[in-house]
Amino acid sequence: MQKKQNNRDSLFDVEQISEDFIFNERVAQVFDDMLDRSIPFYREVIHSIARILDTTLEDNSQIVDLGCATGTTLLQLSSLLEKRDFQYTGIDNSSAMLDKAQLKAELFSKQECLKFIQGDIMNMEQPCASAFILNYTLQFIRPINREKLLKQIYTNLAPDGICILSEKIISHHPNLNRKYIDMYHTFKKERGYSELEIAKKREALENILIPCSLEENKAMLQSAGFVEVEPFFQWFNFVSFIAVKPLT
Ligand SMILES: C[S@@+](CC[C@H](N)C(=O)[O-])C[C@H]1O[C@@H](n2cnc3c(N)ncnc32)[C@H](O)[C@@H]1O
Ligand SMILES: O=C(O)C(=O)C[C@]1(C(=O)O)C=C[C@@H](O)C=C1
Repeated sequence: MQKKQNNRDSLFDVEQISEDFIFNERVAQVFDDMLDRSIPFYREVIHSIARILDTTLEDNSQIVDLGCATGTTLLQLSSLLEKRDFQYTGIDNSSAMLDKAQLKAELFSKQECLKFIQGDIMNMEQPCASAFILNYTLQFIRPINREKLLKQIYTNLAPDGICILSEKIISHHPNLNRKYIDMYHTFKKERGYSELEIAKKREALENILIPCSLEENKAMLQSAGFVEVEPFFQWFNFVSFIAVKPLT
C-alpha cells in the first residue's frame, strides 16, 4: 500500500540514522509542504510583507529575496502585487530549490518579472534593491557571519529601503523557551507530524539552524545601520521584523 502522498513531507518518517539537514533534491521535492506545515502563519507573513511593500515602494522597485528556496514568497508577492510594477530577484545556493522555483515561475507565467540566481549570499556581489527579504534564512548562516551579511544588505539598499527579516527564535528565559518549543511541537503534531519525525528533524537541524533571540536579531539589524527596527509579527518562537534604512 502506498503510504506517502507525492510531495508530502515525510522525510523524517523513516527508521534510518539521522543525517544533518541539507537543502538537497529530497528536501526540495517536499519543501513547499514542509514550510506550510512547519512555519506558523507562513502565508500570512507573506501577505503582511505584501502590504508593507505596497505601501512603501515606488513602481519599478527591485525586490530581492535572499535564500528564496522554491520561490514561493516571490511568486505569492508578484500575484498579490500584480497591479504594481516591481521586479523580483531570488537568490539561493541550492540548485534543487532553484529548479523548482524556475518551474513554478514558468507554470504561473511569471518569468517576465521573476529572476532566479544561484549563489552563496555570503560570497557574492549582492544586487542593489529597494527591499531585501531574508525569510528563515539568516538562521542557517553561521552566527559569526550574520552581521557582515546584514551590513552588506544595508549598503546595497536604496535610501528609505526596507529589509524584512523572519527567523525562528529562542528566549533566554529557560522556562518560556521550553514552553515555546513545546507549543511549536504541538503546532507540528496538529499538522500531522509524529513525535518521532519532530525529534528526528530537531536532531538533523542541531548546529545547522542556530536561532538567536528577538533582542539579538534586533541588535544585529541596528548595528548594521538600521535605525527603525520593529517586529511586525510574532508567534511564540517565530518573528518577522521590518528594518528601514534612513533617507540620509
Ligand atoms: C528555510 S529556507 C528559506 C525559505 C524561503 N525564504 C521561504 O520563505 O520560502 C533557507 C534557504 O536558504 C538557502 N541558503 C542557506 N544558506 C545559503 C547561502 N549561504 N547562500 C544562499 N542560499 C542559502 C537554502 O538553500 C534554503 O533554500
Ligand atoms: O525548526 C523546525 O523544526 C522547522 O521545521 C523550522 C524550519 C525553519 O524554520 O526554516 C526548519 C527547516 C526547514 O527549512 C523548514 C522549517
